[in-house]
Amino acid sequence: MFVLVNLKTYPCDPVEVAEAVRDVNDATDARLAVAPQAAHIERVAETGAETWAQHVDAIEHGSNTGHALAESVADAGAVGTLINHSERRLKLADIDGAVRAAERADLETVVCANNPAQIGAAAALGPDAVAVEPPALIGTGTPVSQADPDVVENAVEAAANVDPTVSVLCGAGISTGDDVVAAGDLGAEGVLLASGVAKADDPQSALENLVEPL
Ligand SMILES: O=C[C@H](O)COP(=O)(O)O
Repeated sequence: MFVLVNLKTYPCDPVEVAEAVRDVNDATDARLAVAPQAAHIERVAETGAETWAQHVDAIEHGSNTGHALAESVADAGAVGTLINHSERRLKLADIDGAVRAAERADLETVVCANNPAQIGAAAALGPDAVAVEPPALIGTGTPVSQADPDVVENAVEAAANVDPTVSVLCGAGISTGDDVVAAGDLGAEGVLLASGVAKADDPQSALENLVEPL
């Protein structure tokens, strides 16, 4: 299972969480990665943790003030990027352009979407993976894998119908190893989570709990 920890803009110490991600990754068969804010990518990558960006824009080098250039994100040490997170929604053409920009910079891609229908559309754009996240469950601590298992199973089916090579993650409310196991049982190849680790008093313990049953 792939466990991708999005730090959003939570007031955690990104290096402390990254060091925990690195150490827990080294002690488990699961794959762990962390997605800090853009300004923290370089410091986080220096820990040796697998580092992802939270967003890149559909742009190239040039006059694009305030944008996130995929090549710069990769130069800072990211190896992948989220695209179209629920808190950073893009127009369809910009999702497509961001996937192409990430490919150009050799970044792995996870395109997020709200529901199975959007997952099918996202899979058609050719990312490495898609992540289904019902917005109403994000940050609630109520796991999508238990509260809305159909959305996960239907997302897996929707992606497979479009492109079986596209992996499916699920996210929203995931915070325990049981939640991760339930996600896997529904067909997801990974989980995207945030508050369960970024807001934990002890991020390392939270990560250990997440991978313990794997
Ligand atoms: O990127 C992560 C998702 O939005 C899930 O957030 P959450 O784990 O706090 O529910």
